[in-house]
Amino acid sequence: MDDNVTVINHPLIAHKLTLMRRKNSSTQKFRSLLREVAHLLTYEITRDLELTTETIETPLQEMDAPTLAGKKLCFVSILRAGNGLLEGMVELMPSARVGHIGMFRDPESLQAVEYYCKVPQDIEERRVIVVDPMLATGNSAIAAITHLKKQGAKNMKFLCLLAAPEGVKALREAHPDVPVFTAAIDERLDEHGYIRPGLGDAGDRMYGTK
Ligand SMILES: O=P(O)(O)OC[C@H]1O[C@H](OP(=O)(O)OP(=O)(O)O)[C@H](O)[C@@H]1O
Ligand SMILES: O=c1cc[nH]c(=O)[nH]1
Ligand SMILES: [Mg+2]
Repeated sequence: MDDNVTVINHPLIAHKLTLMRRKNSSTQKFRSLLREVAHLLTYEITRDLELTTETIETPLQEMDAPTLAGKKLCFVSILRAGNGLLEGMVELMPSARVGHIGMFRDPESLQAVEYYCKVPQDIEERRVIVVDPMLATGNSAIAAITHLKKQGAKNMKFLCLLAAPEGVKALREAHPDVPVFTAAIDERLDEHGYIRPGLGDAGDRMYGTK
């Protein structure tokens, strides 16, 4: 894997991901774990945000204290499953702007079909983090990022929970300027485009659909 693919290694993330993979984990459990993992992934993916200082008054004295500076953020969720990650991220960074792209995979062709898009108008001035728990063939992420580039987005990262090697390769080839962050890269894609060993269909597990 190249330098622009980061596997975020952390014992808490690894443990929670294992709980999510277990087929007997309930919808409620799956959803709350995804939210917790989103907090931990956000902590890592925002490591390079620039700081400036601001003069503040503590109860005891004045000080120059660190505060976030630089480009404003925008999180873009690939619906539906992206919203599970998004919720946890927004809890940590409540002032971030949020965009949504609706995509579903055609089960036969495995091509991504777009059904919705709404992003902030000033997206070209923002650092954009595109989120979706699953990167399988890569078709959904590639289509979403292509669309966001057409809307003017220039500075993007892609964050997922679980990736297939095939999806990482395809996304890196299609959008080499977009670094990829994931909690794990599994063994392979199966003949139906599912990540193996995987965790199943993230959207269905989050929302209890089938
Ligand atoms: O890399 P790909 O092969 O494109 O697969 C990954 C996509 O598949 C899932 O979405 P799905 O189509 O199941 O829609 P959903 O989130 O509404 O369930 C997942 O949330 C990704 O968006
Ligand atoms: O394994 C997979 C592949 C695509 N989408 C999912 O939710 N899971
Ligand atoms: Mg789904």
